[in-house]
Amino acid sequence: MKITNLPAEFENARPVLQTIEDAGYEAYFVGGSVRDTIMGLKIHDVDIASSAYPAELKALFKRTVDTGIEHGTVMVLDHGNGYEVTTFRTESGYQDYRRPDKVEFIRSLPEDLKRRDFTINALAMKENGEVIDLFDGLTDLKNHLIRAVGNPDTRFNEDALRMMRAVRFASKLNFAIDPNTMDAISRHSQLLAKIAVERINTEFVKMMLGSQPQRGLQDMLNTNMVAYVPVFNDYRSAIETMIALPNFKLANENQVWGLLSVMFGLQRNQIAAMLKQWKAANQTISATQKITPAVNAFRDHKLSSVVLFDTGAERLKDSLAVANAIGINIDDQEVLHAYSQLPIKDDHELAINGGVLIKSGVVNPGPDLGRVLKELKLAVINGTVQNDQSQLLATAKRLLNR
Ligand SMILES: Nc1ccn([C@@H]2O[C@H](COP(=O)(O)OP(=O)(O)OP(=O)(O)O)[C@@H](O)[C@H]2O)c(=O)n1
Ligand SMILES: [Mg+2]
Repeated sequence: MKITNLPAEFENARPVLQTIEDAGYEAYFVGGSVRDTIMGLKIHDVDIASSAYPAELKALFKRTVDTGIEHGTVMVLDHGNGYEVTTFRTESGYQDYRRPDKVEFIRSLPEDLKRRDFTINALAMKENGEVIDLFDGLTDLKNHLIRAVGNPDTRFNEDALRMMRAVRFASKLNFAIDPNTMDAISRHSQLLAKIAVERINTEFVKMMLGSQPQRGLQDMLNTNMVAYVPVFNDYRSAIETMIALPNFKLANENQVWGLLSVMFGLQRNQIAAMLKQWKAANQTISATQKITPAVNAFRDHKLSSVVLFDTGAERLKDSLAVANAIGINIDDQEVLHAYSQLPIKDDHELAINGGVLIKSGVVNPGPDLGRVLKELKLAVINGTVQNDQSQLLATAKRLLNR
């Protein structure tokens, strides 16, 4: 197979491959960019593999950066672009099921391709667009199959994260996992427990953001992977319920965790506990803690000005996306309009602050101050008092019986 009309990312990189080849080495495009181009998908970056060793590569180009020199990756800078060029390599050891004990640089493309995870990821493409397909990856692409290169047991023992990658690609591409590969995942699912949670998190979120997240969830249930990632095993029936929803598509990580938290019925502290186990970032935790109550309020017809205020503009969009994914009957425009009508949208917009309250002698510093400010804020949000300093002062006096 030869690809004509290469996307611009490849065209721009061609001189880099040519320079390597002119020096007598081999160079190919490899990995996801080749796969995605054949699928007709947009690509984000191109990876290059070469028979040249890192020192040899560095001698060929004026500007390089040692981005991952210990595993053979050199970044070549060319016309304002950076290209990761990785020396062909074999890997061995894998005593921890995560990374090889030993990486050996080699000159042979087939040896490099055969240590890769899936046939659709083991394609190489020459600078002129000619595809090298040693493991029937093109057939699998055509048949929409994720299939391990060679023996799947070996591939998953080398790197157990590949089981999550299989599920991620299945969701992203709407592919089935080949039965032999699937059986191997079922046999080895417990190896996931050896993988850093952050890496599982990244793959899981990508899976959920794919076109068929429910396919991915089903694969995780069928193979029992759910039992070896944090928390999920306790929520198998909620996961079944998610799988049975009409096909949904999520747009970002916050929506992913928001959806799960709603479906799992989690309270604020349980959301934090789950996401800490998943090693999510603090801002993901706080976003999820805003989205979840909003979606619950949509569902229970308990949407109020206070809920809108607490959710905030950004998370409100995510909440609507999650509500739509679940099939909650809600008028997005109506909700957004209600939000736009809030008298204040941020604490700082309140027309009074602690300093003013103290200076006017209404309240002394201490617990009363915080309580009064909170009540004033709620009164403004609920529309019972106008956001006006003298009216707020009068209300504060009344609240404190002064
Ligand atoms: N655990 C892994 C990770 C990566 N690879 C190989 O390294 C390539 C590049 O890896 P990566 O960038 O993580 O995945 P892509 O397939 O490029 O997918 P994308 O970048 O679109 O996520 C893969 O195609 C595959 O050949 C592998 O064999 N095993
Ligand atoms: Mg990639």
